[in-house]
Amino acid sequence: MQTLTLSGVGFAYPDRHVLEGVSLALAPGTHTVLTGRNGSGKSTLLAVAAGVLKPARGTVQAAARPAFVIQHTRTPETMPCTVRQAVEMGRWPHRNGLLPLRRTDRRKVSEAMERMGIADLAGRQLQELSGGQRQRTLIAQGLAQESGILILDEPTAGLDSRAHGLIRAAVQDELRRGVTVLESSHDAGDISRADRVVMLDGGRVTAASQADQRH
Ligand SMILES: Nc1ncnc2c1ncn2[C@@H]1O[C@H](COP(=O)(O)OP(=O)(O)OP(=O)(O)O)[C@@H](O)[C@H]1O
Repeated sequence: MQTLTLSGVGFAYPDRHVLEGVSLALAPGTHTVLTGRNGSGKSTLLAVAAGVLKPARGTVQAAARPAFVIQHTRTPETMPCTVRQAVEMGRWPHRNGLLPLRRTDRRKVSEAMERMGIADLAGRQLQELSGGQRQRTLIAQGLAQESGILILDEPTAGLDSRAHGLIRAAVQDELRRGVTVLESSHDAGDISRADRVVMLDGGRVTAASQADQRH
């Protein structure tokens, strides 16, 4: 069974046609990198794959609700919450968005912050953080969600080499646990580590390397 399958997906914003006939099938535990020029539709495709945007045509089938990590530049500058509160949101799906967090949820939140090297920032307001710190907070939120599908939009863009290394290590850990990872990137190193590379141009898949079964 595929973990995430997109079939003939099309999407348009009110004034702009963005995706056309995109089909993609991700096998469990594999790492796919989506690449392509600025404006080719990568972020839009990830949002459709994550279930945040509804396709105008075609279907998206996911075996689990994906954890979706957007770029920090797309978060409101003035979001009034601390780093810990932001990471805790990753546990909300486990508590139906209503119930208080349990001790086990709080432990997973702390672990995710440790993995992203932001434990010392736990009490800081999100709006006081640098871009790289905010990006790592969003990734920690995605890790805390513990979904079987992790979707990351340019997770390493603009990060220093230590932060870049932390994210690559976290992605490798997730893959070892059997998580299916779909991310967008312009980074040659990130692209070279993928099981499969999908190139998007003008909202269409123009090239895809052969999927390589990792496990
Ligand atoms: N909310 C929106 N409303 C209207 N048009 C949008 C919206 N978001 C993106 N677009 C347009 O859709 C197209 C695809 O944008 P998208 O952000 O998906 O590309 P991308 O490949 O992720 O780009 P980048 O590499 O710069 O992040 C672009 O032409 C963009 O201007």
